[in-house]
Amino acid sequence: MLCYIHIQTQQSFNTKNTNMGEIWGVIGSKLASILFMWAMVQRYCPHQIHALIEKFSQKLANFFYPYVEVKFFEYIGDYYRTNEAFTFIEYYLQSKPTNQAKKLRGESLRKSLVLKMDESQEFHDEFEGINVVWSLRKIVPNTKSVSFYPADEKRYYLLTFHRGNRDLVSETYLNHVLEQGKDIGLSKRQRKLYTNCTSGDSDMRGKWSHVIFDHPSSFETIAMDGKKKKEIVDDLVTFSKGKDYYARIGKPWKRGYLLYGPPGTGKSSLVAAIANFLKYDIYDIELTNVKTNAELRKLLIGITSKSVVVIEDIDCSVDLTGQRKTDSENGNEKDEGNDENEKDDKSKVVAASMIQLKAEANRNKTSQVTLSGLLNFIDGIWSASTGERLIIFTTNYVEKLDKALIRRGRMDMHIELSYCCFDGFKMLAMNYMSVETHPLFDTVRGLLEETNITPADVAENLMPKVANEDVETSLERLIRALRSSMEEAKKKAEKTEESTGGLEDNKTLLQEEIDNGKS
Ligand SMILES: Nc1ncnc2c1ncn2[C@@H]1O[C@H](COP(=O)(O)OP(=O)(O)OP(=O)(O)O)[C@@H](O)[C@H]1O
Ligand SMILES: [Mg+2]
Repeated sequence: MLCYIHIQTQQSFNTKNTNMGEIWGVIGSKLASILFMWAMVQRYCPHQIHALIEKFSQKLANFFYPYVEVKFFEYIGDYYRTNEAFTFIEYYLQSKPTNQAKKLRGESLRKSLVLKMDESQEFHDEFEGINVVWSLRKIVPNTKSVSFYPADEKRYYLLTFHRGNRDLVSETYLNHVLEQGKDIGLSKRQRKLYTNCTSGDSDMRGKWSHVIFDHPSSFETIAMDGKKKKEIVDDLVTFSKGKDYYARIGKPWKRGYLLYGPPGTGKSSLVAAIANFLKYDIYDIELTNVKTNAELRKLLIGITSKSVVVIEDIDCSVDLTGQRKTDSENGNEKDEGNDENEKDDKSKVVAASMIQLKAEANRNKTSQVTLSGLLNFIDGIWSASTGERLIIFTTNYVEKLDKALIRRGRMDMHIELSYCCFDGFKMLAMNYMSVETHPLFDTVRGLLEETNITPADVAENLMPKVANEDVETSLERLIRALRSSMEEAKKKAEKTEESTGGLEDNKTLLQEEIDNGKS
């Protein structure tokens, strides 16, 4: 469990239940005298007296403020990793009655309303006869730049307790809070869908922003071959229970899935179903927004455990052969430059600088992430820092991908999502129309064997177009779509045959000419 605790003994006075103005006035003048005397002591007293006074002043401060403060920041480290302790405390405090607080925040969670402690509010907790106080605070950075993201604010929970209870709090109470918070969190957890920030603000690069993940896809709603589906579910269950196994074989606890197939066959839906099945968060990386390998690593370190990391359409994201060239570098602009040869010198200079600017702009737009950066992301040393994690790539063109990227061990399971089969259709019919069987099913089965149609197209045809549309109308619409797709495929095949037939004719004519020439 990641718990970063910062213990700090405050050297100021407790102002609770007293007249603040008066006390601060007195404290101010006393403090000024003490500081003056302290400066004198430092200057003129011998070292032993110096140490004695320091000890005494420490005791005096402890006498006036005998409390210990512990801060639990929301994010930790330079990489903005979520501090799980903060999350668990939040859940713990949410479970407590909120009648002490005057300012609360209302958030909806799975259709029910949750009241959370607002900033600067205090919550007094009691545990085994001791009292502690929780409050939510934030540090606002002193910056003039305007940002849409509040991430630069550092929020933290502050726990205050009497120093006499230090052992009980640190050894028992905090464990109790974190354990309870974790249990509550698991039952109520709002899962999150993260994506990497696209802000032009360089401070936001390599950071995540999130929304609540609430996708309804599940293995029950995914239309695919039953055997294949079971294989995936079994693999996921084995993976999620594999903590000890992975530790024993010395491998980071992670697994890679490659989902490939034509558009509309359910790759993205399957990603959502997997995340829902495992109850993991999703980190959806838009690779084209990642400028460098270092930025990719920064993102990797910000990923928490129990997560699905997705890179959609990996073939379109970066040039994975390592030869990342912009148009300008490929010479397109060079040709433009050559055309300028006939113009006068001045316009040549202007044109050259324009080309340079264009090339620069292109370079800035293009991701500098390399294949080796991506491989490192998947299974480099840093990849072990995150814990239980699934990496999923999706693509329409598996053959375009570099073999190193998808070899077993990196992408452990290759899952093909294909055109709709009869099993898939029956599942969609059940989901979309709640019918298990129908006389028109046989016609659909026959047509599905003859032609290719994506589950997305089947689903679209099964969806009612007017209120209370009956099953027969939807099925007939699907049958029409299947027939027209068959027609189209037939026409295409004829055209191809014609053109290849024409080529064959040309070849025969040429051969005849050659033969005639020979004779
Ligand atoms: N196998 C499937 N099972 C159930 N529904 C599906 C399936 N495939 C597609 N659909 C439906 O079609 C829609 C599009 O599917 P999805 O986005 O998952 O396809 P995709 O394979 O990711 O496509 P692309 O390659 O274009 O990203 C989904 O919203 C879903 O309703
Ligand atoms: Mg998709």
